[in-house]
Amino acid sequence: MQPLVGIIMGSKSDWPTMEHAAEILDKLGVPYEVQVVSAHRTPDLLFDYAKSAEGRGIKIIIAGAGGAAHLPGMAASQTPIPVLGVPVQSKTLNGLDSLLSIVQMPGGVPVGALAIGKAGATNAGLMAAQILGLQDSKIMDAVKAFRKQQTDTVLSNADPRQS
Ligand SMILES: Nc1c(C(=O)O)ncn1[C@@H]1O[C@H](COP(=O)(O)O)[C@@H](O)[C@H]1O
Repeated sequence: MQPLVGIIMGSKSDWPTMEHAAEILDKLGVPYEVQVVSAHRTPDLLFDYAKSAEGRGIKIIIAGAGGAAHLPGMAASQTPIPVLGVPVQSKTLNGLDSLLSIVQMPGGVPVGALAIGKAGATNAGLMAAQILGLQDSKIMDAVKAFRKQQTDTVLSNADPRQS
């Protein structure tokens, strides 16, 4: 199936975070591709990846990186398709460095910055599905079903003392 979302990350070590984006896309039936691409370590590959994404049918890029997280911003600089940035939680500064690197883009080159870590990766996957759902009713129905199930789960477990 033609991937609609490109999940990229600065290092293999980011996968335990970024797999949560992949997991939610699997759940919602959104086809995606996954690749390690680094603005710092593989700059030519990043430029090739971002420049070719639109032409290859990718609609949204989810880019996760930690520390000096330049990957989402540099990807955004090379493509007109939306880029969602996930700050990976770094060991030294707990991901605050990643968050600030991703969120503080200069005007004119936006990156949609999500929360640090697992919640951000999950929400990047969900947001990608919500954007795609504007043009694809099957994906939007899957998003609505996910939301309903989430709400039902909370409502049916309202007593915090019960497991
Ligand atoms: N922030 C970036 C970029 C980039 O922005 O291009 N490339 C790698 N990295 C980050 O370096 C951290 C440590 O990487 P290693 O675990 O490979 O040493 C990772 O979180 C990665 O995202």
